Amino acid sequence: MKPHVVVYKKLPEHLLQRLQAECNVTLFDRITQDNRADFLAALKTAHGMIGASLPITNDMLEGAPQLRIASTISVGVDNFDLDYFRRRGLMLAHTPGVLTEATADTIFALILSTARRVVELAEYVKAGRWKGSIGEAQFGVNVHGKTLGLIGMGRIGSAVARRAHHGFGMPILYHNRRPDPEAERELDARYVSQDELLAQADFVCVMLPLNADTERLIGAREFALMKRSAIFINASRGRIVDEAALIEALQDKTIYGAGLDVFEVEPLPAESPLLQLPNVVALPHIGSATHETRLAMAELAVSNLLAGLRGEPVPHLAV
Ligand SMILES: NC(=O)c1ccc[n+]([C@@H]2O[C@H](COP(=O)([O-])OP(=O)(O)OC[C@H]3O[C@@H](n4cnc5c(N)ncnc54)[C@H](O)[C@@H]3O)[C@@H](O)[C@H]2O)c1
Ligand SMILES: O=C(O)[C@H](O)CO
Repeated sequence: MKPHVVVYKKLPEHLLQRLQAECNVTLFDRITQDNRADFLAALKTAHGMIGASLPITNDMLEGAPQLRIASTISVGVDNFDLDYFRRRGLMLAHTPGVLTEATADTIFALILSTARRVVELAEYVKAGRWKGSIGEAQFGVNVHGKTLGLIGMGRIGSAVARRAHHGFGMPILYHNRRPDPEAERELDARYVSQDELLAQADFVCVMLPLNADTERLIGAREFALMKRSAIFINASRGRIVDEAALIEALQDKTIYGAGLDVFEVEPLPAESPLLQLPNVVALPHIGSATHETRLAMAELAVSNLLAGLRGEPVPHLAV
């Protein structure tokens, strides 16, 4: 009998067909209040599930007694309780690597647009406010030659460091769970304590997974350690930062600006003070969102799922 798979995010047609060739598929393009009960009902007989952008609670999984593998179309696995997966002997697959370069590009876009005020000044032009030659009121700050501090020197952190070193001549400081000799050799990156990085970097970029160790890692104390000219970049997960403390640091100019792709609550609520701050560039969690990269992620997630259901080695298991 074919295994039953629940898909909870829209997949390209050819990937759906690949799944349907081997599995009975229940398809949801996305989960909403209206179809949530149907989704939970489908999980009751599911052997596999594939999707993204939905917290998968242990309660949901308790209702899926036959489940063998969940395949998330993301590298981040913070929508799942990893200990629960270990306890139940379930597999959790994810999509590292294929989104590294696209996400590093997004981070560089945040660095450049925040430092050079690209979004704010593009809006100034569109609003018809460009009436004469620009002056100091429109100046930004240099990116090239400035010090980049990376908290998290994994796949994406290293890809950002390569752009900064080779493209922008930026000295690199990093803090990680463990030193990275290759980054030190190739990129002249220097391993420092987190506090030293915060105090010395011109751009502080967080590129960590969200877990119990990293939740609210950056708060009022950490912003106070940064230079007043520092720009804070976060494209990893919103909950790594105490967002209220970030807003305060931006409002009272403890730091110069922030480039953000992720937030405590997503979508970012319309009433968020972040939206009122000219020194903030806020993006709607687009780190990996290019046609090519999202396709590669979906392909990898489908391959992971099918391998798990066939009992073959799964290319990328988080648990
Ligand atoms: N904005 C987006 O669309 C987007 C896209 C891709 C990834 N992400 C996020 O980025 C994260 C990182 O992705 P990656 O592929 O680079 O992962 P990775 O595992 O390769 O890198 C993470 C690095 O963080 C380090 N680390 C972990 N905990 C630490 C701690 N407490 N202190 C210091 N260092 C610590 C690890 O040693 C590792 O080197 C993902 O988990 C995801 O949440 C966001
Ligand atoms: O973790 C990831 O892969 C990104 O946040 C995209 O969802």
